[in-house]
Amino acid sequence: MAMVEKIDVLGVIGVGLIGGSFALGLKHAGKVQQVLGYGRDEKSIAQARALGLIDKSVSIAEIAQQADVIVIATPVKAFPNVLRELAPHLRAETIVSDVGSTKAEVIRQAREILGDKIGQFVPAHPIAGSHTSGPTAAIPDLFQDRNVIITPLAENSAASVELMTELWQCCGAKVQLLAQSKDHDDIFAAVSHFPHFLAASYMSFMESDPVRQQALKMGGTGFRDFTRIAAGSPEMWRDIFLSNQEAMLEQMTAFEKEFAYIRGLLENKDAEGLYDWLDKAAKTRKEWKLLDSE
Ligand SMILES: NC(=O)c1ccc[n+]([C@@H]2O[C@H](COP(=O)([O-])OP(=O)(O)OC[C@H]3O[C@@H](n4cnc5c(N)ncnc54)[C@H](O)[C@@H]3O)[C@@H](O)[C@H]2O)c1
Ligand SMILES: O=C(O)C(=O)CC1(C(=O)O)C=CC(O)C=C1
Repeated sequence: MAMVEKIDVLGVIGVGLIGGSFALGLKHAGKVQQVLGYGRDEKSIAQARALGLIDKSVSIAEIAQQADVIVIATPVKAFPNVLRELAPHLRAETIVSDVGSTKAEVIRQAREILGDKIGQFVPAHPIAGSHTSGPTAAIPDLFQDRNVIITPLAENSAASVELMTELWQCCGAKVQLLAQSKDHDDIFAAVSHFPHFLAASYMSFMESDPVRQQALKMGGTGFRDFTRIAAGSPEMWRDIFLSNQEAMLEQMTAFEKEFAYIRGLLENKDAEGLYDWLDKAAKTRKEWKLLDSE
């Protein structure tokens, strides 16, 4: 059970779906007194204020000076600039965390930029989200019964990792610690990043030809379910692919082999081989569970 008492000031940099939902989740749980927000675009940060995701819009320097806990929730390729702006103003007792979908590059860059303040950075990644984005998409229970992965650094104090764990638990999440950021990135290339690549590839393929464009109009629930994630933010996913390039390329190489194998089964009219392949896939999907919620 979460033990954390109220934190006075939370700073959210990039108040969209994930940053906004984290702020709302903590507000609903009564765990934060005030939320300061920073966004690059005035309209969106005004929306975040109007929706009650944040109490005040301020600069990154003001967040560094005033917040007890800071969460970076922009697309991952924007992290270095944010960290560079935070670093000179950061108080020694402040914890900086993030919600980025990749971890190895993020940690490498944070080490370079934060220097001897790296112990203040507790890397995290909630495994919950949506194909919607921006402040209007934020909801307080987005993380309820969902995993959050923390990849602690050797320099982190036990207390800082514990505090971030408890804050996520206050949002209803189940926190898991993963020691190696490379393991994190390999795992999420397989279960998140490469699946997104496949869904986006398919939608792009459908769009690229007039006959397939017509066919799109006839698609049903299967097509809807298979392609939902392709509607996600192009900016966010571009950054994820670039940041996890090596693991993505490994998935592509492995999948090319799988594709060639299945193609071979069909070309050879190998009914038994096709059945076995589909049977294995169906069993694996039926046994798969999204935490305890299915
Ligand atoms: N969407 C998901 O399903 C999901 C799930 C887990 C983690 N994440 C990670 O969370 C982060 C945010 O994703 P999201 O879905 O909330 O995206 P989002 O587009 O909903 O929110 C990002 C916000 O950051 C702002 N922003 C962008 N660049 C900025 C900059 N340079 N400075 C300040 N603000 C900036 C945008 O205006 C936007 O409000 C990403 O790093 C993503 O990888 C996303
Ligand atoms: O539900 C979705 O639409 C998501 O894409 C969420 C999702 C995922 O792939 O599961 C996307 C990116 C993340 O970093 C974590 C969660």
